[in-house]
Amino acid sequence: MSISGGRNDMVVVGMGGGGSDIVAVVSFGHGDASVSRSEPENGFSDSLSLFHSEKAVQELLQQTPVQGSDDHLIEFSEALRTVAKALRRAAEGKAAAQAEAAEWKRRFELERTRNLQLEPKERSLRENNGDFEGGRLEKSTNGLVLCNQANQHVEEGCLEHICSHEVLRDVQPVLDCNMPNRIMRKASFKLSWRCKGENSDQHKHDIVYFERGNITTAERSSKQISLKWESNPQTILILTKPNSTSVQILCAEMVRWLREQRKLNIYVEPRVKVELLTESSYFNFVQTWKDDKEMLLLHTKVDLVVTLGGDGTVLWSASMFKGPVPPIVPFSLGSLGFMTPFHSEHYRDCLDSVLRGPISITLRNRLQCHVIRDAAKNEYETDEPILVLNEVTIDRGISSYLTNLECYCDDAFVTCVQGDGLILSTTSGSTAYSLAAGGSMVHPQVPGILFTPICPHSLSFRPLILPEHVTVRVQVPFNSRSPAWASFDGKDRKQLAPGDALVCSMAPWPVPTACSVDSTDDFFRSIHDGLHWNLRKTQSFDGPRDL
Ligand SMILES: NC(=O)c1ccc[n+]([C@@H]2O[C@H](COP(=O)([O-])OP(=O)(O)OC[C@H]3O[C@@H](n4cnc5c(N)ncnc54)[C@H](O)[C@@H]3O)[C@@H](O)[C@H]2O)c1
Ligand SMILES: Nc1ncnc2c1ncn2[C@@H]1O[C@H](COP(=O)(O)OP(=O)(O)OP(=O)(O)O)[C@@H](O)[C@H]1O
Repeated sequence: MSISGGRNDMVVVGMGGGGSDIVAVVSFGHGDASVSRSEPENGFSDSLSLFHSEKAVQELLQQTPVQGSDDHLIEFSEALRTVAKALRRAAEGKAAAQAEAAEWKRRFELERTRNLQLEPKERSLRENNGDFEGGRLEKSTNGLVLCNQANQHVEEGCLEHICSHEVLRDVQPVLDCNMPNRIMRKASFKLSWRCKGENSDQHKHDIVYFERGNITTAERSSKQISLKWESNPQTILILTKPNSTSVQILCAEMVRWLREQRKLNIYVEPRVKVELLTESSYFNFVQTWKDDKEMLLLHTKVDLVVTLGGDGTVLWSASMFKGPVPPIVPFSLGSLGFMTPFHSEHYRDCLDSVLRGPISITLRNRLQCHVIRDAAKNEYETDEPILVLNEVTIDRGISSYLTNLECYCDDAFVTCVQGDGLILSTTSGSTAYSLAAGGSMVHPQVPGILFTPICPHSLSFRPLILPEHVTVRVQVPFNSRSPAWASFDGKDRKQLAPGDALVCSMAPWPVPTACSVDSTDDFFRSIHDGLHWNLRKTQSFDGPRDL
């Protein structure tokens, strides 16, 4: 180390160590010290050598005690200490960044090795399944096409990056009946989890990981989710609220624009096709389905769903998909619209930006429900679960007696509900019936099941939020005075006689809804605009105050 100067205004401090040199030029005068630094090409010297340098400066300063009257020397020694400290901090920062980079590299290598190991397995799976394009296919017994591997990812929580073709896949390429030379094939997309402002596509897999016996949270479980198309969407399904002239007019206009300007294939419900054809035979190209069997295969053909209506239309569209759901773009044509962030006046711009991507989406969890009849012991009433996006409600129906419901969470007894009933809600449904019954509002991306009593006849019964992995069982006891009634997103009432039960857990098929900004912004906007949440005139500055 060399220090030149003394009473001069410019001091040059050179520090060698670790094979690299840092030269700091400190100029001081008029009471302030500024630092400029020339760095070696390969970056900073290591923090250890800088620590030694700082120590050496301290020692030197101690060896040459400064007289209290010598202002210049006092200023000089202070400046030197500042320089040494600044350099040490910079080097420590660099060391931390290097450690982080090394960690990412390690995780990348791990990921690559894992993928390499998976590759031969996938190839043989593809060969066995006869996949037409190298993707993964599995045909389930009910005709829905699901990918086991993708579901496995969901179950294991390794959701940081999924490609749509792992979840949804066309059984075979479909010929476009309007353009015979064109093959209709689902557009694939990629989902990535990111923090606001973070643009990287980095795949981060672990939510919790263990190192040297320590448990650390590596990632937040829920982040803003971005959907990026990997090929252009070709087919759009438009679902509309019935009996609304404004919706009908907008639907016809939108269909025409999507076809003529964006060359897209359009599906609508059979009722809407009739309405369009009544207006003009021009709409002959619009496609629809004949029966429920064909409807159940829609997810294999449709890239995007557009809804024109209120929240009820979003619930309706989710209920049409008994398995995977394509991304939904909900336009607001109702009175409230908690799940409908897009304004119909700007539909062209909105749809263009969605079709272009990337877009933020909210992955809304659904609950899957099964009814178990006492007579059938532990058998489910139907093989297919009933899926709800908002909630399942078990109430007293038209009976004037208290409901009496025994509730279990996995194997643990929770409580016996005596009151008007119980709501088991998703977090998306937390702003609907559950809110009216006193439940908390929960951000739709929080994974959980809300357990909200309806008018409980007990002052201490507060609502609960349960973790997403549990199974809730609600049993009507044999000594109940009346049957209970279950309804699903406010529809399809089913009677539960004494001895019957309803079992409910998180479904593996969430509903992806496009966001206007992102899921957090859209959530707050909906509770501000829809509920006027905590709206209060601001108190004026006039008046008594503590200052
Ligand atoms: N007391 C209540 O608040 C009450 C009673 C019954 C049903 N509901 C809700 O109505 C839903 C069915 O909706 P619908 O449109 O078919 O029936 P609907 O036409 O009777 O509309 C009910 C209202 O609930 C609103 N809503 C629906 N989902 C919502 C959500 N996730 N967040 C905030 N508000 C929401 C709708 O915008 C609508 O204003 C049910 O799932 C239930 O949550 C609420
Ligand atoms: N395509 C559809 N087919 C049959 N029923 C539908 C369809 N779309 C919506 N519905 C039903 O119509 C009802 C009203 O729909 P929606 O909530 O969208 O409109 P709204 O009542 O005008 O809106 P808001 O609730 O915001 O005032 C709901 O019960 C919903 O289930």
